[in-house]
Amino acid sequence: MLKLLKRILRLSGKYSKKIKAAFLFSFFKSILSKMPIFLAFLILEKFYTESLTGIYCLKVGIALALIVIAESVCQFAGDKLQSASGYMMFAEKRLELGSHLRKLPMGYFTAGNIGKISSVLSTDMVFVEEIVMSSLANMMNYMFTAAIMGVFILFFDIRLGIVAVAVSVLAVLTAKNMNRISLDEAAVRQQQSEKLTDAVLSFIEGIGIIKSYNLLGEKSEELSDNFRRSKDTSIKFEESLTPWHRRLNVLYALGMTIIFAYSIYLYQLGELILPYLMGLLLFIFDLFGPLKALYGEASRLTVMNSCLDRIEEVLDEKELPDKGKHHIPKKSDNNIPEIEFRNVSFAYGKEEVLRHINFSMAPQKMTALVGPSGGGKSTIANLITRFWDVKDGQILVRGQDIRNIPISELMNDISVVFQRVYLFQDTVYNNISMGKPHASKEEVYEAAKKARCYDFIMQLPDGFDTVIGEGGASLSGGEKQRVSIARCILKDAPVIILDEATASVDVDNEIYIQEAISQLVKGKTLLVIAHRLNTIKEADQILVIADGLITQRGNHDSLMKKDGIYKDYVELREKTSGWELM
Ligand SMILES: Nc1ncnc2c1ncn2[C@@H]1O[C@H](COP(=O)(O)OP(=O)(O)OP(=O)(O)O)[C@@H](O)[C@H]1O
Repeated sequence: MLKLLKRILRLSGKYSKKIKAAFLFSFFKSILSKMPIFLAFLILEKFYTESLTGIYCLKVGIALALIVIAESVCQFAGDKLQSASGYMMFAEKRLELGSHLRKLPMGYFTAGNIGKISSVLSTDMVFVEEIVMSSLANMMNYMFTAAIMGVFILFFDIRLGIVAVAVSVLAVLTAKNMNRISLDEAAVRQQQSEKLTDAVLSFIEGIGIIKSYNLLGEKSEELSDNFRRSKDTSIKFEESLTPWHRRLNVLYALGMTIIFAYSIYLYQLGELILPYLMGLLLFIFDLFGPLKALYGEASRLTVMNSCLDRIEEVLDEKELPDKGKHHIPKKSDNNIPEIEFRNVSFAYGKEEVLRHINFSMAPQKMTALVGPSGGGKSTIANLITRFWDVKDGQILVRGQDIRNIPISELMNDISVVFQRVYLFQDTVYNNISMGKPHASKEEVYEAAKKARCYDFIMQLPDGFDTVIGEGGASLSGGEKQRVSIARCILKDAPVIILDEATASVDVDNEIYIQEAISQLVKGKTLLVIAHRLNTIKEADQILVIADGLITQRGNHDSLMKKDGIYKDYVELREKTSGWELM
């Protein structure tokens, strides 16, 4: 328990002083809460020696009133300090976690960690926050009260005190075992809660597919299985504590009985006078109460411990280094490529997916990446934006290694148009203006016009102020795509990475999207993961990526003159789509 308190204090950082002050108030409150018993004992003693006077009673009465007032002041100050610092501390922890997540490589988010992140940010954080606010104050109170009662009883009679201390030590040892065992169950319980979050997220995300493939029954059953497992792990966790609570209760009852019987025995021997015995009887039934309450909270403590483990696990995840102090030169002189790959190799895990990649992109020219699925095209694009870092070699933007540039500056220079568009649950206006947060209204409208979305936006119920549903659910696929292009046009970054859509949209939308894209890429350096033959044909440079290597390079005409993947690919495409290159 002390270890856990230390852990909380370490976690609380600059708020640890406030939390320690709250503990101090809790300590005073514990002393004050037991003072009425002590006053009762004084009255009993006077009564027994027949020296009780009205003035004495009045003094005790005033002392009692002062104690009650002081106790509530301590309670108030302790609670205030504790809860204020608890909320502040967790507000900051959330921000810290948010800023940490921002700096993690994309790999972390694609490796099945979404459930973990969601449950750490929601369930775990909330649980610890509540425990820090309420239970911790209670537990400190119980701990101090138990110690104070031990001292009181030692003061009454050393022999009785020794029995009380022996029972308390046995209780602490028993509780230690209980915590060790329940800690494992708590970890299992929290892991299951993470799996449940994962299952719920994937169910909601895939609801369209689930319905269209008629998998509602099967997938609901999987989800129900997860709910059942969560219920089972929670019950198992509680059950792991029950036998230990029973042992502790027997121990307390035994301790109380021994002290009770022993004090009567001492009274009969004449070694304990009546007021002492009466004081003791007042006391005995409450003697192990604080310890009992303290270990009653043990289950929450163990859950809290495993929540802290998981929060720290996410915080310990290695960030992408962002210590670059260099800047991207404003304008590229014509001899320096806008983007250059120098002998780049990369592996997601152990297996290399890119090997010795060398190419450069001249300013305002178009480079198309083509090749078989899984060849490494998206990986090349993802390395430029530092979603991951290269294992070997260098990527340079206008002659600067991207690892030496602050990530925010790099991202200002690059716009990415993903195949899968994500719009935020916000107004259309805000979804576009996030490309340039201080843009004027005119600039936003102009970008929307260029992206061919102005007209359909004006037809929405509240025009630009229409709130789009979560993930942009209230717009069609093509409309969402055009809004995202408007966002990029507004951003006006010199380098554009475009992952061309493989799935075709309807003809009207296709035309609009192409018009929007041609506006976007005007005068830009463009890297496109190309699927459309027209795009490929227009490229200044085509790189054929297969098996992590650049197997062919050139422009369309030069590549069509050679046998190889490119020629086969184009001919196959022409055959299957019936398109002709103009
Ligand atoms: N996040 C990831 N973690 C592990 N391996 C990955 C990850 N992303 C891609 N890969 C693997 O890296 C290789 C290259 O994938 P990449 O997506 O770059 O290919 P691609 O040419 O873009 O394919 P496609 O045209 O199908 O999108 C593949 O073997 C793929 O399985």
